[in-house]
Amino acid sequence: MISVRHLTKEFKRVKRKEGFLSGVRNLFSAEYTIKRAVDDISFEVREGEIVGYIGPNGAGKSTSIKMLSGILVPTSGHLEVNGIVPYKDRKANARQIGAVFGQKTQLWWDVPVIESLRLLKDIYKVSDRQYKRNLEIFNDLLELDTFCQTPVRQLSLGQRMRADLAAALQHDPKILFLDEPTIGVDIVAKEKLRTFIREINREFKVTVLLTTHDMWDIEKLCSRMLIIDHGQVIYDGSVEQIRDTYGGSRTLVVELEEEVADFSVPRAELVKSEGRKKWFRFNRLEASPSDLITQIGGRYPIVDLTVEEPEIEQLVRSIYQGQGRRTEVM
Ligand SMILES: Nc1ncnc2c1ncn2[C@@H]1O[C@H](COP(=O)(O)OP(=O)(O)OP(=O)(O)O)[C@@H](O)[C@H]1O
Repeated sequence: MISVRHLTKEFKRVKRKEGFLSGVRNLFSAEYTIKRAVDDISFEVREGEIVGYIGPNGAGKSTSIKMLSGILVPTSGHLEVNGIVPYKDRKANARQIGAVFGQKTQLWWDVPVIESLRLLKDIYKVSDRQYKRNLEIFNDLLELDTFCQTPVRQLSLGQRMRADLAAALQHDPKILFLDEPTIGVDIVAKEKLRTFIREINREFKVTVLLTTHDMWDIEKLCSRMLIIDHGQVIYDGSVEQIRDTYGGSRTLVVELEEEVADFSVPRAELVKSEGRKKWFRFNRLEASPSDLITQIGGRYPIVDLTVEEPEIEQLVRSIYQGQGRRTEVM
């Protein structure tokens, strides 16, 4: 469905000269620096896969998604999306892809959601039948009917993401690019969004490339993960394998009702303590969160308990530190 071969994108930036009249001097003899945002990456995505496309800030994720969407032209290399070269045939590509950018909406801010959907229906030339059928699916799975008459600016973030997903999917794209679709959304709304993404992938075989900083999104949705850093693919493989090799530790955060002297959690190491709040690291292969919660819940008065996954940045650091083992997981 997606084929990327030795893809590279360079940006040319004017080197700022220092001092008085620097702007004028730049006009006559500008010097440039080259930023290689994507540096010779290759990967394939098969039809029906949900692939996590992750990496630290500035790794090159958005730049590659923009090339796959046809917004940017590559400096070199080859890419195809379902047989189409995106930058050569932007219109045909737009008809087969959908995109949701968590940080910004493609909906009209001041009009009710349903009006935005009607406008997009016309733009994408969606037939009345297809529009009606999809609206029923969105009402059913996203509960769109509960807020479709509300202007976008009045929606909660979770509702806005659901509306954006509906907008991205109403022309039945084969591929969906999701860039931080759960960012800033509360835990219940996140779960709804994930259920919907799983459902459209299973029911309609939509291929998904998902960019996220939330490791739970990856855990719950993806079987495969591509990690990029400094424009290069540093890992391409199963989520399970990387979790077992590098992401074995999780953090249990406990907030106690009152201070307890010598508070400890079996099979977990205390890594941070701030008054009644404690952070314990444990190995997910040696202890399960539910075991730990049952054990301490019965012994101590607890106000709050959460389990944190390792952060992407930490995962990337671990990959570099374990370069010797990298070949085992690639
Ligand atoms: N139009 C541009 N001109 C110059 N440099 C750019 C441009 N777009 C991106 N870059 C640079 O290319 C690199 C990769 O950026 P990109 O936005 O693709 O990263 P990202 O992985 O999506 O990061 P984030 O998670 O922060 O969105 C960064 O160093 C960025 O500053």
